[in-house]
Amino acid sequence: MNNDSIAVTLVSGFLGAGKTTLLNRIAQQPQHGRMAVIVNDFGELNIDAAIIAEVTDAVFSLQNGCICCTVQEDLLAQLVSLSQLHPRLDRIVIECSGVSDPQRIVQTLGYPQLKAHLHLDTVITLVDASGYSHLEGEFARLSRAQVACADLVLLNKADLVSAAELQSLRATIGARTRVISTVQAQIPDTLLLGERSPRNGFTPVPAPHHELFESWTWQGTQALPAKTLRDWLGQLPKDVFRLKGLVHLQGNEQPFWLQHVGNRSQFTLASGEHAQNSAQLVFIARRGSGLRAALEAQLQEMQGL
Ligand SMILES: Nc1nc2c(ncn2[C@@H]2O[C@H](COP(=O)(O)OP(=O)(O)OP(=O)(O)O)[C@@H](O)[C@H]2O)c(=O)[nH]1
Repeated sequence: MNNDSIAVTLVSGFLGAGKTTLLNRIAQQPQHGRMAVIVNDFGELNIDAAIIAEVTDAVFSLQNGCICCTVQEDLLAQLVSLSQLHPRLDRIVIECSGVSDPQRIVQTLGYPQLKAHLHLDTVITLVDASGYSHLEGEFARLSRAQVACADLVLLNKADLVSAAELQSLRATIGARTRVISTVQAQIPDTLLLGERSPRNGFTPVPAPHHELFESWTWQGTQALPAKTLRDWLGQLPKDVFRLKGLVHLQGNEQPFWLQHVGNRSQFTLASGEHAQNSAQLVFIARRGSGLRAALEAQLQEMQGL
């Protein structure tokens, strides 16, 4: 590795585990030097990039596909272009989408056209402590693969589970990796800058893993009634893994970022300019769930209330 080599941090973890929360934190810390952030969102709108753009300008977006398979070529091109910037970057942080297998991205970073310019510093995987053990089948397998690739695991959302549950999750994840419990992905800065531990022999999850998921965007044109929307969110089927985007709520000038994971929703005031009363919501659900038409009709109806 030469002295000019740019350090790369990979941030991985299942849908809604807290990756963007961590990225927001990192992006605001000047000690990481000249840094660029690459954000991959599986949906056709890159909500995460828009959120991170509220705290830093150096955000590059890869959307509408999975960074480890369908938009892998775009990642390669983006990394080549970032590695040629002057003055040189000190660090690139890549936020994988929640459906990605980070092991495939580790392989991409080893391509000859990148190897001379970049080196992998740390793979951080966030685990939603309240949701990890509820994942089943292929979804659980993908989530375990994300953990297996990590140098550092953040058992995030520790505020939502008991000490005993945290203990049991630690035991499940195993002793091989550093595991830290966090709330809102809050960790000491020094832990983000590590040396990658030697890793051998991982088998990436088979390529069509992104086909386990489907994503669609609903665009609204009117403000929604807050209470009805909250009640609706509280009853979403568990096949909806993730829902996020921008909404206007009746009686409020400014729009809100809506985040929904598991059975929890959060609204935070959005800054910047946004079209009046519009809504853009990205859904990520189990492929074949057949939920789209009914959920869209319900939102449509809610607009008229
Ligand atoms: N209660 C609780 N909520 C958290 C914590 N960390 C993050 N969240 C919330 O969880 C939701 C999802 O967080 P994000 O950071 O967007 O998750 P993500 O992994 O980037 O999501 P995707 O990119 O869609 O996979 C947001 O509403 C966060 O505010 C935590 O430690 N505790």
